[in-house]
Amino acid sequence: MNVKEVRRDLHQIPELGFKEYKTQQYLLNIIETFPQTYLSVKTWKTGILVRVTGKNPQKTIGFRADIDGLPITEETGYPFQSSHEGKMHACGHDFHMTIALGALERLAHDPIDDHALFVFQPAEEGPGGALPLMQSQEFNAWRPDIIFALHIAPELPVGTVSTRGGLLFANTSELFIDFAGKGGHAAYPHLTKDMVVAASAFISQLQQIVSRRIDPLESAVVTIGKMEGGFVQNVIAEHARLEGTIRTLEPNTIDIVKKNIEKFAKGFEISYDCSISIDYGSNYYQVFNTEAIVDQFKEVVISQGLIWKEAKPAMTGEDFGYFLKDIPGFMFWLGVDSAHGLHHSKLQPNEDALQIGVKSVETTIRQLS
Ligand SMILES: CC(=O)N[C@@H](CCC[C@H](N)C(=O)O)C(=O)O
Repeated sequence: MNVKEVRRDLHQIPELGFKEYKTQQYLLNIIETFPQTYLSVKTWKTGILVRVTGKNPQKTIGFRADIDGLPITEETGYPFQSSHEGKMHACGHDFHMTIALGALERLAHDPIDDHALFVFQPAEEGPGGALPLMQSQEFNAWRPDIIFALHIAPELPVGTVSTRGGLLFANTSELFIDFAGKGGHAAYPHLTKDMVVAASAFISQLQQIVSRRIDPLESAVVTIGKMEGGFVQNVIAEHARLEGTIRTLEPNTIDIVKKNIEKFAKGFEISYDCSISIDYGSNYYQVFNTEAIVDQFKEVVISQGLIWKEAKPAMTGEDFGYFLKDIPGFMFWLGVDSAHGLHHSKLQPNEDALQIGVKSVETTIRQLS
């Protein structure tokens, strides 16, 4: 399998969570080209599970790759840029899938004693595929004893690998806030309740949660990434919507943030004479790495001549946290050296990291067996 070609093919067909139909078919087609003697393949929704039967299995080592793209319009200028308008692999899942395929191919040729399980998981960016997948019969029939995953790191040079024992990624919750009030003619503001004004004041108020309601020794983020309101320049809007995300390092802190948002909303309903509804969308549990397995992984990294960098916890979220809540394992960052970061329309990870990823994943599965 040519990893660059596969990555470029996948890069052109990004699909949103639970709609990864072409991606699933493409992955199945590639898997079919590998030696089939030790492989068993199952699909689950738009995801795929592949087990490589071990020679003398005592346990199962799992590797998970997420497969969905983001609703971002690509601006890389790549000749192989996304053919799906308004969608892009801007979080590196094209890399994650390719690396999983590369490691799977190697194990299909030369299996380990234990079973190896490759999980191609839909909907990491939302609404979250990990939790329902873990509850599925398909997953539980092949449930791994250890599981790991990687994420590309644009800010790290190629050849660098980074992680830590314990907390790596934050607890997250999506945030959707709808404002409804009386709209009307732009010339008669006193007869209306302007929802664009209410929503913008609410964004400013939200900034006080982290600065004034959360213990400074805890960490929290409240980001509004999208605001919508009104439909024409001379009409006062009767509806506005904010979309964002909440991140905290402590699972309980997220409840404090939510309670404060709800309190502010009650106050705003009175002062802006409107109604506000809040929806928390999907919530992800923190990514908490098993210390002892990270220590084993560090040895693998160093033995391959790669650079090890102890990571700091990050406010990124990952539904892989649900796997690690129940199954020992870890997640790591793989350096891909891009001037533009994750979720950026110009993200351009260096493809030299693909083979490094394949070798690291293959070697780690062999070492953990
Ligand atoms: C690694 C990464 O970038 N993950 C996403 C996960 C998003 C979860 C959810 N849609 C949310 O925004 O809370 C991230 O944005 O950290």
